[in-house]
Amino acid sequence: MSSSPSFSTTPQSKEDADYNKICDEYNHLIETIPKANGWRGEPLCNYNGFWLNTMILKSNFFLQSYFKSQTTDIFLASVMKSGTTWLKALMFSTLNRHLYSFSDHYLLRHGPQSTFPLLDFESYPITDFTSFPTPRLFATHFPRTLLPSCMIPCKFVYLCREPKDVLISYWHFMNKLRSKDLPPVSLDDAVDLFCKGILDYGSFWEHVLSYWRASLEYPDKILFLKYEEVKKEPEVVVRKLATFMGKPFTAEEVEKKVVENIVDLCSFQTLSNMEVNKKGVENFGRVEAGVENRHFLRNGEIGDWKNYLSEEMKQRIDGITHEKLKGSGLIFDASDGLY
Ligand SMILES: Nc1ncnc2c1ncn2[C@@H]1O[C@H](COP(=O)(O)OS(=O)(=O)O)[C@@H](OP(=O)(O)O)[C@H]1O
Repeated sequence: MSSSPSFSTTPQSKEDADYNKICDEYNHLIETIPKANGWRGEPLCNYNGFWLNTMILKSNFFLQSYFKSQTTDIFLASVMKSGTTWLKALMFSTLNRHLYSFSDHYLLRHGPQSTFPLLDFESYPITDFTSFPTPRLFATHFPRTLLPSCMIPCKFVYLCREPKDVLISYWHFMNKLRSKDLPPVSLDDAVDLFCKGILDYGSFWEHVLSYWRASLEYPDKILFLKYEEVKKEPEVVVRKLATFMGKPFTAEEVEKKVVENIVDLCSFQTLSNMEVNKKGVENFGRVEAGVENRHFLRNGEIGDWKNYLSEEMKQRIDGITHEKLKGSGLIFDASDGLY
């Protein structure tokens, strides 16, 4: 029997029972699936071409079997370390701006990590979302090809980031999460694993392409964003988000500088100075898996990879990026010399 994954207050809720049933059903598959040594001392499983740890894989089975989407649901999807925390805050603040004044704002009181402005599928694999306002907002790191079919017609905001910055952010994060008994993952090993696509929800390139291709086919259903554009023109992005989520800013709101307020509220500086993000812990719904919130806010810069990667490492990653994205129409801002 697997241990309960959810934050449910009842020790054996229906969700827990369903989850345990799924785990039992898929145990054989999990045991026999191809595996690689992951970053945290636990194996990653290759499931339908993507690398997932065992707990996330079980969450995916659960999602596939039990989740029921509503046509109004809006999902934020991203590769880990692409700026999910930031977009969660921006989407939540934009959509729910009528509920909170900027002096008693939900985010200022609770912070983006202490509770759930958006519910992570991987963290909370339960189905009872009835208390959520409409439209419901969710976040997921699953690639498009691993989503249940009921989610496909829904609206998605997809956020990606220049791969070398993702790698450096992920490497720092994983070394924070890694057991103290293990030596940190070296940068050489990190680059090698990343290039082989071996990271949670990887490969990076297949993940990005899964949403990019769909965004070309369904541009009104998938808003494809890059971390770099959010950083450079946050107000433009917030306006796009509002329109996409069906709640464009009124002339009066523009006049009152609501867009600028949202941008400020969700800025790296504001988020990282909140007490909850200095001292709080994200439990992902499981008491044993605490991650300090401050690790979700490291430095929030474009191009930090330049402080770490050798020319050879850079060329290796850029070469793969070039090969994988060739002909897709997707590029990572070459004008900045990022690659
Ligand atoms: N408000 C804001 N502005 C700019 N950048 C921000 C912001 N919030 C988070 N970040 C940076 O995003 C990186 C973390 O990515 P994720 O939130 O996707 O991480 S996770 O997948 O949810 O674990 C991580 O990037 P690095 O600093 O490069 O490590 C965070 O610092």
